[in-house]
Amino acid sequence: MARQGLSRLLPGVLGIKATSSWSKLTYDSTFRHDMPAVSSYFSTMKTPRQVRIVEVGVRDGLQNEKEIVPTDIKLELLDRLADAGLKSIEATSFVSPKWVPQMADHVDLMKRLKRRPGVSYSVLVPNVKGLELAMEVHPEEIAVFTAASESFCKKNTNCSVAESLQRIEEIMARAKKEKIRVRGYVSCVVGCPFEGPIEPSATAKVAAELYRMGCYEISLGDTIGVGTPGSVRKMLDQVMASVPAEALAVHFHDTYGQALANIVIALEMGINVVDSSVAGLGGCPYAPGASGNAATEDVVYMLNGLGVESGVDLPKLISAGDFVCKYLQRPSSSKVAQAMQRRKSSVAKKPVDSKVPCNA
Ligand SMILES: CC(C)(COP(=O)([O-])OP(=O)([O-])OC[C@H]1O[C@@H](n2cnc3c(N)ncnc32)[C@H](O)[C@@H]1OP(=O)([O-])[O-])[C@@H](O)C(=O)NCCC(=O)NCCSC(=O)C[C@@](C)(O)CC(=O)[O-]
Repeated sequence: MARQGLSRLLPGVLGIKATSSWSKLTYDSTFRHDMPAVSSYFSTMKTPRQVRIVEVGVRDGLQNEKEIVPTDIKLELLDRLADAGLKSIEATSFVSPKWVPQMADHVDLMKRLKRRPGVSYSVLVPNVKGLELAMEVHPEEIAVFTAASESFCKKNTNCSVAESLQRIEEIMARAKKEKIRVRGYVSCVVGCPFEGPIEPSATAKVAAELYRMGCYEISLGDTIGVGTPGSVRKMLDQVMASVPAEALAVHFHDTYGQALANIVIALEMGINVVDSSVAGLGGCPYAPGASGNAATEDVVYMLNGLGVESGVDLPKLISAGDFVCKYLQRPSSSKVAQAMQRRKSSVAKKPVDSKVPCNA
């Protein structure tokens, strides 16, 4: 039933081509399904051999910076990320500039962005007002957001979960008319900074609602990065009882260093879309103590090691991360970028002993 519902919605409303197999879900040719099979860790499981990475660093990352990052830097970073092969990039948000001034340049940024063919640039939208403002810059995709926790929802959007779902219903109706694809986020899927652990059933209920409303994909956010493979598996088990894996993505912050392990669990359970943030930028201004997302560099390195195709060029991605870290004047949170940097420095210092036992 659920699949029939989605397949009815996909072609017209969301601009997505449904293929004969759900594991080959594709849209706008951004998601490659013609990759040669690779020998992979997952080859005996139902897990994908390709993963689509949704790069959220420019929005989720830079929204959290104390100093407002200039539009020119954001544009250069967006260009470098696309150049590294990322096909899904969240560019900004159309939230209230009083709440998140870091994203107040949204119209200018989207107007000046050199959109590359085959790359989907999405924008975050909290209400119909945000959608109307966003429509001025013709986004092909928007993302709506709510939470599994009442307290977080209130702090983040000044309304209850039920009210936020009502707002989303209004956005969906408008987006459907305008033929804009809608992605949905659920925050605090395993834990909340104000309420503590969140019941998997609470997350499953909200995710099912977003799916029923027609979100083509629901991204499950561990906003404060408290999840572990144990709690994430339990949560996913419940969510997947009402939303198919093909309509799910995971969005893990790395506060407790569990993000990569949690991503592996999601992959094993058949989810093939992973959100991450270049250089591990980020946090949420309304989630005290949350650190950045899983670093995209670390995710790509891990996927390469697993034999899972992401289409991302790691050296170019690391260079994009270096670019923004240099601007921010702090080291990357990506372990892979740090290791590469150390390796580069040691090779530069000792050119004779440069046979580093590393496959990077
Ligand atoms: C939802 C609201 C707007 C409610 O905020 P509110 O103050 O309750 O809104 P309101 O409807 O009462 O309006 C108040 C004023 O804001 C204006 N307004 C109203 N809406 C907009 C808009 N869209 N754009 C621009 N202006 C807007 C509106 O016009 C009015 O202006 P005034 O009459 O005072 O001049 C506010 O709470 C808000 O913007 N919240 C967003 C907070 C945010 O961006 N958080 C971070 C993103 S979520 C996240 O990071 C989590 C995620 C997605 O990554 C997943 C995860 O990790 O969990």
